[in-house]
Amino acid sequence: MTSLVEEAQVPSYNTRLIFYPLLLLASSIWILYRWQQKSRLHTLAEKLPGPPVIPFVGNALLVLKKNPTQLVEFALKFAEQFGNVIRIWLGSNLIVFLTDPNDVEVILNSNVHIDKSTEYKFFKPWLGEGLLISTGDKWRSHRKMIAPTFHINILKSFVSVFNQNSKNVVDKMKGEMGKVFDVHDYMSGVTVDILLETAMGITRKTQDESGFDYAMAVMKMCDIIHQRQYKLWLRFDALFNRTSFFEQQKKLLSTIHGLTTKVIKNKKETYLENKSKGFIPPTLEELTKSTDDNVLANNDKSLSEDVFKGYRDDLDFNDENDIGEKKRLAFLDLMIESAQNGTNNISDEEIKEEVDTIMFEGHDTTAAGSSFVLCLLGVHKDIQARVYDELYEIFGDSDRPATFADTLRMKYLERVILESLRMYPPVPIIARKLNRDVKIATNNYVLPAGCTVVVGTLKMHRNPQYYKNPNVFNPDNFLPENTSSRHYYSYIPFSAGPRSCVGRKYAILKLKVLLSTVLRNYKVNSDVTEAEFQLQADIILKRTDGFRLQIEPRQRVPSTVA
Ligand code: HEM
Repeated sequence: MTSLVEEAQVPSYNTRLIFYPLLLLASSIWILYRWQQKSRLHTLAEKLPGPPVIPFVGNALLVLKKNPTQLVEFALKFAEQFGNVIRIWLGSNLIVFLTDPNDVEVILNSNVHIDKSTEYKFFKPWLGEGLLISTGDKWRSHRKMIAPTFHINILKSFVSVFNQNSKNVVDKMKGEMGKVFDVHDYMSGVTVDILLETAMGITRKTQDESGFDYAMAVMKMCDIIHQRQYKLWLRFDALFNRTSFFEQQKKLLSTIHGLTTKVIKNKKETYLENKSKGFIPPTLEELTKSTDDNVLANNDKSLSEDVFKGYRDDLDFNDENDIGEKKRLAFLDLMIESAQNGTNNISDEEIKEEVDTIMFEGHDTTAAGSSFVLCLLGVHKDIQARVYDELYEIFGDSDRPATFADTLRMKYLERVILESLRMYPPVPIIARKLNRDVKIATNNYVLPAGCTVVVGTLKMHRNPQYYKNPNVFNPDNFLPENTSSRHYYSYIPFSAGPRSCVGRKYAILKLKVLLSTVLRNYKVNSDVTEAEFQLQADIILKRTDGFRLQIEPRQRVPSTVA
């Protein structure tokens, strides 16, 4: 009996030993939770529309186990349900989604809300403190230094690089004739080649590390970063560093950084060697100086200059003169030159970060952008015929490369590109961290400091208030009469305001040369309808089903004859 009592007493003693600390822990967690509920972040967040919240987890379960395609469908449905302002909690992180251009303008047009959200920190091992993620004075001074390297005079000197590489990809695509193939592979390859030449000044012939390996490494890195953004546990370095992703990331970064570091080292050595021999390249100021004789007439300017004029950024289209082929300098050369001549105070490490950033930002975005255009033209044959007729008017049946002046005449192609970027914006969301409370236009809601604001470009671009049939591909949405009275912030594929895309003009120019070259050589066809495109929520918008395309040789005659 005694032993029984003793036996009975032992568990009761043990239970108390566990029960009281547990009770204490649970009460502390509850008090912490209630205290959090009363915090300013929670008080203001409670006023915003959004789904019910589960303590501690927030709304994280909503995205759990959803694949990237389901995530896009889910986000679009969610926006239908809750409207233009939606609040969700991922654990203790408050995220507010905005899709009203008036609200978006408040954030993007500000010189204060320029900090990127914490999600961008996953780029850090790759891009360091490059332009995309840096903030404060560093971002300001580097933006001031880098924006002029995208001056139209510099871009004009790249037209021959765009032409040569476009011609190369047309030749490579010949092998796909008659088959269904993924055109993104080709667009990605040619984009990397063009970037290597225009950003780093190296061609396939001069590089000993394959551009394809580099492109693959960039794509895989994007995938890892994307997983970290929506898989809650991967957000914590301590957990991430124990997964196989971490090891993969290390290998990929060694491919990516290996190339950029080597190129910078070689370039700097060449610069110093040339300098010692008295060869000094032209400065950025010399290259971007305008001459009155060469200023383009207003009606010669490209359409997108009007579309984007409300952005209030620092990319000036006004002065145009031709600096000529011989003076072509890659962005890297310009940065090395300005660091060496003392115009800019930038270290080798910082130059590497900026080159990596340009290589990342300039690559996947334009590869996806051009692939969407080709697939859309494969679906909308009437629109493709109009694009070709315009090209025929410019080039006839000749095979000559495009000039900068030709690109200004590609007005319909430009509308097609702009419309494709509306329906399928390569950067489907933009995120900012708020360091101050902000009052937005919708219901005078106040978004609290500390929250992340996500601008849902994909959703905003399909708002029936601004586009008559928002889900119909219609390049006429960009006829001047339709764009002139539209809210500037209802169309932001390149973001807008002080942190807008620095490569916007480069991208439009390159897309025109590349796409016109492909379309002058091939008729394109899609074996699926647009409704069957499966969109993938990624850092860059893509298709899960691949960018399926078929090509056939183009008869160089107007569509009415063909
Ligand atoms: C169709 C092509 C492109 C699209 C749709 C696009 C879109 C964007 C967007 C939306 C942003 C803002 C991102 C954010 O705030 O999170 C951005 C930033 C940026 N883009 Fe692009 N981009 C394109 C092409 C390019 C190209 C070709 C380059 C360079 C060669 C480039 C370089 C940059 C850089 C450096 C930034 C950071 C700017 C800053 O924060 O000051 N982009 N881009």
